[in-house]
Amino acid sequence: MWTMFNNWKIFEDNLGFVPSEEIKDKLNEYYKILVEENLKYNLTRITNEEDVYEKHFLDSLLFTKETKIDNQKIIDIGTGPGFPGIVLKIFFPETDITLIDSNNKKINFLNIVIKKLNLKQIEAKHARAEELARIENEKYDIAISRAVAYLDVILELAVRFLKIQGKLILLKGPRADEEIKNSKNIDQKLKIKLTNKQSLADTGFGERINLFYEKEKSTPELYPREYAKIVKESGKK
Ligand SMILES: C[S@@+](CC[C@H](N)C(=O)[O-])C[C@H]1O[C@@H](n2cnc3c(N)ncnc32)[C@H](O)[C@@H]1O
Repeated sequence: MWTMFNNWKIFEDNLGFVPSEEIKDKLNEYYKILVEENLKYNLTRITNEEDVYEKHFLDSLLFTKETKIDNQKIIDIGTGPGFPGIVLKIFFPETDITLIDSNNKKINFLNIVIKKLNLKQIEAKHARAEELARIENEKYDIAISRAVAYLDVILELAVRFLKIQGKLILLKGPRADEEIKNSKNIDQKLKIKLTNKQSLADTGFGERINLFYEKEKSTPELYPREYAKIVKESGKK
């Protein structure tokens, strides 16, 4: 076996189950492709095996303790090298996943992963969220995003994709509370409500806060605005 990773206990401890052999094989293959293609596609600063499995793979899954994932239609906005979207697909093959990123290099890499891992019901699209959201209005049960933008920015980029009562899940770092305070009630304007906050203790790879929103009503026509406008108003990227 090319990879030496064997600390599967950390997955069991944090998720409550041991990944199957098929899941382990697919994660190992994903890690191999990530490391092999990293220089060419400029994917991640983290390449050490233990770190990738914990800081990228496991971190992409911790939110699933708070919400049941089965066959939902999910969009991962600003997926980069596939976090959390590819990892979710490996663990929950019944999902229907769309990965989007504005950087076409990432999309080329994701298509290699999808092909080599023989993943089904998953598509990688080169698109900007604020543009695609107008085309794919209210199409998704879940929109998810990790480390893409400041809270008020990502809320506006993501909300139109969701069906009414759809969930927006934001995988955030320790400053999520500060971002909520600074978001100037944009959630009310966007007709979306914070329903749950998952604070994860620092188990050696940084404190994480995952935010769960629910869409209450259709998105007002104004949103999302052009990216430059959103960022200008936010004052944050
Ligand atoms: C810091 S990376 C995070 C990647 C991945 N989600 C992760 O957790 O490692 C942010 C990604 O979001 C993408 N991105 C930024 N703004 C975007 C937008 N408006 N629409 C689509 N993708 C965007 C970037 O190209 C980049 O790949």
